[in-house]
Amino acid sequence: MGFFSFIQEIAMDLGTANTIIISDDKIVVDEPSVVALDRRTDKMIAVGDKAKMMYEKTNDNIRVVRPLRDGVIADFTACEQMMRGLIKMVHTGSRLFSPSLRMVIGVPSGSTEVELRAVRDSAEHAGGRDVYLIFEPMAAAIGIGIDVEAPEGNMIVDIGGGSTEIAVISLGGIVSNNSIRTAGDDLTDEIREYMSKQHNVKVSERMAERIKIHVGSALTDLGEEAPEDYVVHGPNKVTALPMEVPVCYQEIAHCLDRTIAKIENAVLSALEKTPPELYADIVKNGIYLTGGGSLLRGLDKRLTDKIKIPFHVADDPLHSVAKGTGIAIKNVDRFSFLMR
Ligand SMILES: Nc1ncnc2c1ncn2[C@@H]1O[C@H](COP(=O)(O)OP(=O)(O)OP(=O)(O)O)[C@@H](O)[C@H]1O
Repeated sequence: MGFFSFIQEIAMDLGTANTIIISDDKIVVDEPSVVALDRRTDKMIAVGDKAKMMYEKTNDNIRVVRPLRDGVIADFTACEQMMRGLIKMVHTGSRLFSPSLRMVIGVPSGSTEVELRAVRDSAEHAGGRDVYLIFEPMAAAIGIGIDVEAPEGNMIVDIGGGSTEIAVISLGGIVSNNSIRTAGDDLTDEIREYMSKQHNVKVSERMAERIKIHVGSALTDLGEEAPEDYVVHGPNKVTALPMEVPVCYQEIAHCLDRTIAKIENAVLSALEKTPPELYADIVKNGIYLTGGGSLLRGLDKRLTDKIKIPFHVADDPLHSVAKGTGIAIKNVDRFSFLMR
């Protein structure tokens, strides 16, 4: 067998909560950003869903890590191991040589030079040869199908796990951006705290996220879209006896109110900084909501009512950034000015 090498192109949305990889226009990996490592050797034991199942259930020999916090890499070793593990999932079938990888990775637009360097280094150590970085709001806009090169202002609000990014895009560039480290994970934390304070029940991070998905709401009146109460099981935080607590969406809406207000205020302050011509375009086009956090019930309506500009939730908000990075990698030459 002779030597041969081929270039494989992969696009990655490296998120705080989920990492998605697109190759040949298809989503080939869609896994939680979690890795399980041997505590002594740092060897990878599991990655993605398998590692998430171990989360909050490990013994002393295993460390289960979410390597990203607040949208940026918090644990470098773990991040590299995770990227390596997830990239391996792309290489199905038996190949003698691992391909040379060209990668486009979505990164938060508020990243510092040091943070960008860290993502690039991790990607190179995980096997990337040509590594391009694209800012997530730009990738999200491309993924949603917005003509990012048009002389027209569009606002994207991407509510992920660790950060909310608000960006105004026009003529192929980010005109202004506002990134806050308040997003979906903070909503989960609020629920966890609330359950403990209000109901004396101890819940795990995963259970709190389930509550958010089942009965999370940005409004105290959802009308016909109201979900049924959700029954939470967990230990009493004082007596440790098992409890069963039914939770309704109205109380969760109250508990999430303050954190949602922070996101609202960030959108308002981004609008304040937007030049008038672009502002007019945004009022006409509406504001695009994306990221998993935009799936919270009633959020689009709450923002529309408060800000008086229509908010549209993207079709597949968990995948907009990944889709955009997938399009960018197919058009590296055309979009080179969007990448670094
Ligand atoms: N149905 C839902 N309702 C409310 N929140 C949801 C829902 N589904 C997912 N989420 C939340 O969306 C967040 C993850 O979104 P996403 O995958 O876009 O983030 P990410 O890209 O990994 O994070 P970041 O952009 O901050 O790095 C999590 O906080 C998750 O709990």
